[in-house]
Amino acid sequence: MRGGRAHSGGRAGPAESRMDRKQERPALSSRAVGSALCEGVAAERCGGAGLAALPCAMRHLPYFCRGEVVKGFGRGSKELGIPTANFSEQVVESFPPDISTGIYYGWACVGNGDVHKMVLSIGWNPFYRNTKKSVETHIIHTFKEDFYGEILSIVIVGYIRPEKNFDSLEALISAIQEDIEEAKRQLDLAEHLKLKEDNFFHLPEGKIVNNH
Ligand SMILES: Cc1cc2nc3c(=O)[nH]c(=O)nc-3n(C[C@H](O)[C@H](O)[C@H](O)COP(=O)(O)O)c2cc1C
Ligand SMILES: Nc1ncnc2c1ncn2[C@@H]1O[C@H](COP(=O)(O)OP(=O)(O)O)[C@@H](O)[C@H]1O
Repeated sequence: MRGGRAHSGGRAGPAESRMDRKQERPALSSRAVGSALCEGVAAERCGGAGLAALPCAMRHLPYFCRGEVVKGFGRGSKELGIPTANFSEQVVESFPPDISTGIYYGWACVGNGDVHKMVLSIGWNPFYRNTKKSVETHIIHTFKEDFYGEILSIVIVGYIRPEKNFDSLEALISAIQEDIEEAKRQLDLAEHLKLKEDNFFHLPEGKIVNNH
């Protein structure tokens, strides 16, 4: 298994998962409520039951996931100026089938490195009309170099909004910038900061990750 919720305090190796029952209440940003009210996309994914269906997006949270970073279409850095680290198809398929597509925030760590804030997109990128579902993480940190092939560990903490199509590339970029600001604000809350310190991010000492 590559992602999910497992017992708190346990170790999860590459492509493993665990559930944390400590956090009972899923995180929902104000933009998520706005999105659901205006567009009903989360509701549609849950069977068209309106706001009452929102827990569909949230009930898997916090969601722990670990996997290798693979190549995507190369658009994040070049076209958007916002690189996104993609998980493999195998990891994407390991996500719960009923987890809502959309934009989330949480914590991320490359290999045994520091834990940083992140924003995440799950879905088909309607602006680009992808035919395959992808899970892409933008880590809110400047890295000196790419980290393809490294193990990326993430915990998805809260939901921001559904995926959308846009009239222009600029509008997509601007929406992502707003998501980043929302993620920064949400993750500063004490209830979310504690997940940054979770044992999930500490790989066992001496563990070889991707030959490093
Ligand atoms: C925070 C965030 C929000 C995103 N929102 C959308 C969206 O609403 N619609 C969309 O089509 N793509 C969205 N994307 C996905 C980008 O289009 C995607 O990351 C970009 O195409 C780069 O893909 P690549 O890494 O495969 O090249 C979002 C990505 C991030 C990180
Ligand atoms: N802050 C960051 N967040 C995510 N990926 C980053 C970041 N900085 C550098 N990268 C690197 O950039 C890659 C993503 O760039 P991108 O242009 O979206 O290409 P791709 O489509 O291959 O994912 C990641 O796989 C990673 O190696």
